[in-house]
Amino acid sequence: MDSNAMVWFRKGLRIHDNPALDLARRGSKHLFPVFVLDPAYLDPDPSAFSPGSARSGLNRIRFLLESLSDLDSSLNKLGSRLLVLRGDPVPVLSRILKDWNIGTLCFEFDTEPYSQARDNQVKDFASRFGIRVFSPVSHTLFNPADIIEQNGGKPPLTYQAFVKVAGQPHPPLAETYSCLPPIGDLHGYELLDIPRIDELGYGDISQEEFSPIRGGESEALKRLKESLKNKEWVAKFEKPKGDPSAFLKPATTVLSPYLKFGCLSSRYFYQCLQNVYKAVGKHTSPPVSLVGQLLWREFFYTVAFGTPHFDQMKGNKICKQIPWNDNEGLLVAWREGQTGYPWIDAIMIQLKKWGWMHHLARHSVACFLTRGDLFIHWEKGRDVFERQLIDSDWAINNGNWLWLSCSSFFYQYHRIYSPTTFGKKYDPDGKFIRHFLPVLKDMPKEYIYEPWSAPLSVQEKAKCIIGRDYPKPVVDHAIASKECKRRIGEAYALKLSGDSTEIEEKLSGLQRKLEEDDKDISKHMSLKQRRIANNCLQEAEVKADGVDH
Ligand SMILES: Cc1cc2nc3c(=O)[nH]c(=O)nc-3n(C[C@H](O)[C@H](O)[C@H](O)COP(=O)(O)OP(=O)(O)OC[C@H]3O[C@@H](n4cnc5c(N)ncnc54)[C@H](O)[C@@H]3O)c2cc1C
Repeated sequence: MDSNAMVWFRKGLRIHDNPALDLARRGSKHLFPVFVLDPAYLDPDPSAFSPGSARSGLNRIRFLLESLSDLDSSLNKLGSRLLVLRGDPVPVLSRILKDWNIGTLCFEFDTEPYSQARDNQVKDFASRFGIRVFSPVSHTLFNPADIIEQNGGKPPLTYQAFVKVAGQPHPPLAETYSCLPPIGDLHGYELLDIPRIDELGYGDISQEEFSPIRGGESEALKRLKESLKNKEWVAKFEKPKGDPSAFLKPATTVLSPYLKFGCLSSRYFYQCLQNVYKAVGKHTSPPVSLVGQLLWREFFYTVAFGTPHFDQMKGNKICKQIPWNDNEGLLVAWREGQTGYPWIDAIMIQLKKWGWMHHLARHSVACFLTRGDLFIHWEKGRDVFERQLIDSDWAINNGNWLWLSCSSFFYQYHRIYSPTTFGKKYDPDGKFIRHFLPVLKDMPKEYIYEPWSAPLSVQEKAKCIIGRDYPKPVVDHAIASKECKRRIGEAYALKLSGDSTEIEEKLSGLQRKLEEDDKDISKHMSLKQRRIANNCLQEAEVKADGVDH
């Protein structure tokens, strides 16, 4: 009982089922619970978006700060506190490990490439100074490395194959604590109070810009309890059924932000679901059940961990090589909710305001950006989601973009979400659109999904003139979707995957051919169609190279 131990929180912002915390507290005289605010995370790339959207990522950062406050107050109740420092974690950790005379360092295993590189540096430093390091797996149900090993050294590339090898996860830790070892001498270190969002350069932020999704373990456990209260609902849960437009009472659990930051343990969630299933008897099964959703998460974590360059097209062996367009104007229109398709735009505004959208809403906008309408690279859409989603998660986000763009896992590129009829099935009155796009709040329901088709007198009455108060559609879906299918079909026919000069040459050749075909197609377009197409091209010219990474 003579060593100082440190638990380094990154994700895993919780007390329950936290093996790193549990290992650190055992046998230590002093326990230092540390969180390092990493500037790279607080603002991964401030120049990525235009000045008007400098507050992107706000909801995610606010969620993080709330989670830290909640963790701090839980630690206070156990006689401890969260020690918050700021800076590049590697030098910060290296200093405090020495200065606080730490003998044991514990942190949760993290599979993201950025985290792996960071953690390896910290491990190297620790081993040079004889500090013991424990890095248990607890962010996921399974250790992705174990699944890959059981699968003969390769990640299973289908959900079914994954489920076959996965088996049962370990149960969560049962320990609860009444106190933790005290913090030792800080040797004069100045610690930060957990900053407020406005102290991180986000400026003066009005309440209305805030997401209703609040951070922290206490919120996570409350939401979990609330979600599982209706046992019948849990037992009958069947995704992709469910209304993507339901925003007052979402059709799914909205636990993804809590799983992402580890405010909620996936193993605990899994166990609670099993308890409900036992109590109810009959229930749905994977892939559509709630347990099935957790297994989707595991599936993407495993493939991401075992696939080099998983987050890009180039050099990624499981990714179809497709000559995507590079069109900044269309990308901006999509990102800012200005495509002229209210269903798409309302979802993108929900993303900006809430940092969360329903799964099928994500499907709609991801399909629209890539293989459905705009033919823009999935990596561009991934970047926007990564910045704006509270639950943005490296493995899951990339995995789903690969899926939705028909670049991997799913190849039925002729199945496209309609930006006008898909949402209408769930929400014929357009309540979701009226909420997130108040400019259309008085548009009659017959026109709410296609306001450009409303007669001028109707637009005037609704105080929304299309082309002035709300944009005209940036593309004609009927034409654009056909064109996307043709392009993907041609790219698939080349059977390109991986990374070589030959592939790049073939892709450029295909791009040139597609551009020639575009010219032919435009000859057959009606005047109205050409006008719509020109509208979208005014902002940014379609560049010739098309395979920009
Ligand atoms: C283009 C695109 C990008 C996405 N990016 C992310 C992301 O960055 N982070 C993220 O957590 N989810 C992402 N998803 C997956 C999914 O949309 C969300 O996990 C889900 O909508 C979160 O809501 P929920 O917690 O209510 O889900 P529920 O339906 O209640 O499911 C419970 C949990 O299961 C997991 N889960 C559900 N669906 C999926 C899925 N398709 N893939 C992997 N895990 C899943 C999540 O952890 C979720 O919280 C993305 C989906 C698409 C189509």
